[in-house]
Amino acid sequence: MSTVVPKPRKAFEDGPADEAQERLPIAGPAEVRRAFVRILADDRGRAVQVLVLYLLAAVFSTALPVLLGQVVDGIGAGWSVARINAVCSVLVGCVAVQFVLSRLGRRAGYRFGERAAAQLRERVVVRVLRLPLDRVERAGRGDLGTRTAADVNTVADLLRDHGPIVATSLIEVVVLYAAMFVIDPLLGLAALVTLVPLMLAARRYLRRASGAFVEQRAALSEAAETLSASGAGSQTVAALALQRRRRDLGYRRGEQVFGTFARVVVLQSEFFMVLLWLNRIQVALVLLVSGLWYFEGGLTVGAAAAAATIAVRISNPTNAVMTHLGEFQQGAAALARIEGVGLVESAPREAVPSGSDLRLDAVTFGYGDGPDVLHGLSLHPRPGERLVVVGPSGAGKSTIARLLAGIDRPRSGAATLGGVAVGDIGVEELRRRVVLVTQEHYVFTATLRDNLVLAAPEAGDATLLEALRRVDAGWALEAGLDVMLGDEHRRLSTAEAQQIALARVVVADPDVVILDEATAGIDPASAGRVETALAAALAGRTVIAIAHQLQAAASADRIAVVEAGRIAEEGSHAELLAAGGVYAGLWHAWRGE
Ligand SMILES: Nc1ncnc2c1ncn2[C@@H]1O[C@H](COP(=O)(O)OP(=O)(O)OP(=O)(O)O)[C@@H](O)[C@H]1O
Repeated sequence: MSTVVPKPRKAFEDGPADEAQERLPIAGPAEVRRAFVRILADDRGRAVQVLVLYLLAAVFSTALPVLLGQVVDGIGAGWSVARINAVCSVLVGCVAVQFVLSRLGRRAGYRFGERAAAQLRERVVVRVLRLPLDRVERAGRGDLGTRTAADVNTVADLLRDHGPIVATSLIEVVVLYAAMFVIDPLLGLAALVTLVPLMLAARRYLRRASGAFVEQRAALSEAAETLSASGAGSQTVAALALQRRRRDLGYRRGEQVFGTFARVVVLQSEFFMVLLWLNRIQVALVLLVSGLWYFEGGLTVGAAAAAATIAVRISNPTNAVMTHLGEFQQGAAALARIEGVGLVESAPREAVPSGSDLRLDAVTFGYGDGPDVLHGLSLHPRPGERLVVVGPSGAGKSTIARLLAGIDRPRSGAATLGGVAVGDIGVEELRRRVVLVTQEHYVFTATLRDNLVLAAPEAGDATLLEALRRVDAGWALEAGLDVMLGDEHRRLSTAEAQQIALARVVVADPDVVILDEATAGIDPASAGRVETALAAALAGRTVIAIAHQLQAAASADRIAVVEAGRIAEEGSHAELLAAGGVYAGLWHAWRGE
């Protein structure tokens, strides 16, 4: 249900605001290894199939040098043309089989990767949806966005493309080295000489690159955060003339990203240069040893030709493994960030409320490590009443809404629903009973029907149409439930989006509705109409409305006036006016009297 929408940060600060956010954790190597094994194990049948196909393809690929060597020796030994043709036919057959097997392997690998990537995507979404809302807000859009999109794509690329290439190449390398030993152990040893420096160079590269990749992804995520914050807060940026500072911050982030990319490129070029020279040295060594060994009579020309072919061929899969090591590092760094989402500790929410009596008792609360913004505040909306909370800006009205909706937990005191702490109630159970509507509404790219049934999947068309009627959404009734919504289809005005959100509440049918300036984005005339329609739609339910417009307060059953984090006054409109206190002052000021 989209009805719980985090209120944006109060102040759009420059630079430091970005740093002030608390990024989600990053998983350690052991967790990444476990996650990788889990991905393989989840579809082990297909993983084994891929490996077997690649292994067979690699075995058939060694037929080329081995049979070629035999033909060379056979010609020397005076083989008949028919025999040579027969061996060459077998050779061509082996190459064809190898081609088919490696195609099948690549296809199976691709399918495995696609499936694994899809499962990973689902897991990430489920995990993100499970995160406590306050934690999501603190993490920032950039961090979450990068983890759920770019990082998942990086791992998906690894599983689908780079993983299968490395698996094939690795198998091919092993089989080719084995073939070299079978041809002649001395040549096998000569080929292995360069393997030691290669391993050392790869280890050094990986050690240096792994840190660089983590930094690169973090820099990308910071840059995304800065850009998205500047975009989301563009009006505030313009209002406070922060354009230059935001642009400078954007440049700094861009430079950081560039710096990390440059570091990776330097590391890669150094490593690939070493790789190239080791390839050459390996071929030269094998040619040299096989030549000497041939003159010593330990080797036939055919075996030497086969060894030379293998030495040249080994460089291809070796290079493929080495060049894709970076992608493995990138994938591991991305997987570490994805797994990090699951490391956020959230207390289990299993409490079951008995009833829908929602109340705050002597709560104090402050954001992060900041000072208290609510000071021992108590509020007890009576079942079925319409309680309107008013007060000056910054008094703590929205904070009250957040505590009542279980988004934040009080530092002391209690926010309870049906006798249990609101923050301990399972999110689904809580949303069945209490729904918070803010002025930020999200309309999904989907049909109007799908946008509404989010609130209650089992709701039928009649219920949805009735809900639209109740919030006075004539345009939606006209367009019909099958109309596609979203920027690329039917773009909704703020007022229309709000009507969708309010209709969701009617469909969800909760016991308690908290409206945090829910109609603030609608023009006053429409807001009045929607509010009247909504009041009728929500009759019988407990409604707690946070209001800027005192007009909404006049018709409330009860009004609570909040001032500097405390309840200053409570009573009906008439009682508070008669008392001549804070509310009466606000009322007269609002009426311009
Ligand atoms: N996410 C946040 N991080 C830090 N401080 C916050 C945050 N949200 C609100 N505050 C601070 O908490 C105090 C109460 O804010 P709150 O939004 O509850 O007030 P409000 O009465 O709803 O104000 P308004 O009518 O302007 O929406 C303010 O001092 C505000 O700056």
